[in-house]
Amino acid sequence: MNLLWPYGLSGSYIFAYLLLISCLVALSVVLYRLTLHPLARFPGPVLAASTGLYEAYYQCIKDGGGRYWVEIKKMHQRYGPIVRINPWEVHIADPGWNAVYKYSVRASKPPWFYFRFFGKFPSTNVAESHALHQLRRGPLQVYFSSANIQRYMPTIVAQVDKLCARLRSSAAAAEGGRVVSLSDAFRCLATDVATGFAFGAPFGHLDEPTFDREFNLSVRTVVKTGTWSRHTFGLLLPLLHSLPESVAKKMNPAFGRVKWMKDTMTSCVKRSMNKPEPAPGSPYDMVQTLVASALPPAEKTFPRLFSEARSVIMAGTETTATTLVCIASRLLADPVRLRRLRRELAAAAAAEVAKGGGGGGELGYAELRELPYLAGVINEGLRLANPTPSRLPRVCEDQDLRYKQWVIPRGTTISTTTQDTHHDARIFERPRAFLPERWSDASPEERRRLRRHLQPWGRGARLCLGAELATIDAYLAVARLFGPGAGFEMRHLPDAADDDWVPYHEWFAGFPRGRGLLVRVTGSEEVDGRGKEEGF
Ligand code: HEM
Repeated sequence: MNLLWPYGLSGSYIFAYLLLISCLVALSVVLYRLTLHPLARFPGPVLAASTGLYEAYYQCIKDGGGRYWVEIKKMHQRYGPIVRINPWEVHIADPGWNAVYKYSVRASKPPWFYFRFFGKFPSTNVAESHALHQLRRGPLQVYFSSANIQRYMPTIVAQVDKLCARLRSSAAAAEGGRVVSLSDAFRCLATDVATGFAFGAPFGHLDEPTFDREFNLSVRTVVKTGTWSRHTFGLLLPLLHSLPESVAKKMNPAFGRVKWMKDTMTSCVKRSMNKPEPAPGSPYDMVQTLVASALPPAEKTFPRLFSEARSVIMAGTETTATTLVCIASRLLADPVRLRRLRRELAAAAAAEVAKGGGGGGELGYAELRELPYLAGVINEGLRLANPTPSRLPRVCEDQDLRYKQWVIPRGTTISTTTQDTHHDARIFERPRAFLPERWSDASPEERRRLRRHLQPWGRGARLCLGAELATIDAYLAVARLFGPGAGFEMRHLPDAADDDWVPYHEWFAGFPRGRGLLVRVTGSEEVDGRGKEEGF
């Protein structure tokens, strides 16, 4: 007797029936999406409108994954400024359109995009509804206040100085200097600044002999896995998290470093939770600030506080490092602009010495932010670096929104991508060129116009909380690395190519397909020569 189906049909018949039924259901869903769905009349490729597998293919498989952002650009070239990029989402490429990010709209974040990618870590940046986001962001915003960041300034300066000292010792270590991965070095700087800010003491990535290449590679693995998880109903990340460490490490050695980071953060969060009051004279750290806040008890549990710390560190690392990589690579490829920057920094340092400033010509952030050309360099870096090539999707639940003649029904996921604005030739003339003078030499009105369209920090209620911290980090790093007191020189390698470091894969943050930015670091007086390799 057939145990599977006791009424005379064989197992293979059952299988065939199930397959047929599945195909009919899938076909009906596709037909609905193409004909009766509220987005059916929106322009875009039929395949993208039919199934999420189209996006999944570009995000997980095509050219190593993370390539849908490029495909979306192509769709706009073909279909115009509004495109249906998957069955439930429209993407708008129009710098003038901002409706979904307006505070009054109270848009939510689509969980399939954020929660499945970041995993079950209940932090501010993945809070789905506007109300939950506001609740969580309130106390975090207190911690990211200007006053608190100013208090932390000496630690940022110390991290930048530590990086410069390491580069100086690399320059002195061998005749002809050494090759150093600035991509890794900047990731260590950004991680130490972010962890120091969150917990009061940096984790010490800058002390790692190889600028912690292993950790940086592990971040890449984590976000790539997050992308796969997004397209597999969020199942992959919990599965990986539940694996025993030995198994995870066998699958990918990078997970060992991820585990180390997780353990370090766990002990920091637990320490702060157990000491909700800081020692007399020392300030509250981030976790203590959240514990002391008016958040309800359910928002002060270990998983919540751990998630918040994790998300802040993740948000601050790749983004800041990618921006610094962009600035350094552009300056090193452009001796004329590098000279102009150096002249400005040297003149400001000399003026500081003449004024009798205490730092021996070493400029602080307050002085640096007054330098117009340096400001132009930082702004061009923020404009061109593309650290978050990801679109930033939102859902407006309670009202339809309008774009030109299109009425976008409530509940639709709507997204825009910052880079579309940053690369728009109607706003930024010669948009691909690194032109600090477009800012420094512009009239105040022109500068205000440009600034309105500089949006590296996202938009609306979910704007980046770390913008000031990252800006300070960038000003200090660029000024110290390229300033008169650096004590070393950096040069591109002869076979350097943009592909080495320019973001190629979008795994929320941008990742290059190449080896990163490698430079030869020599003493200030050395110009030629070959040295040993370090840092990668
Ligand atoms: C150049 C450096 C940086 C860039 C370009 C950047 C960019 C962004 C963007 C675009 C968002 C919005 C994401 C979204 O809408 O889903 C964001 C959010 C956020 N960023 Fe940054 N970020 C940078 C540095 C930092 C740093 C250094 C920190 C902290 C150490 C940080 C902490 C955060 C947090 C906590 C959020 C979530 C805010 C919220 O949801 O309310 N970021 N960032």
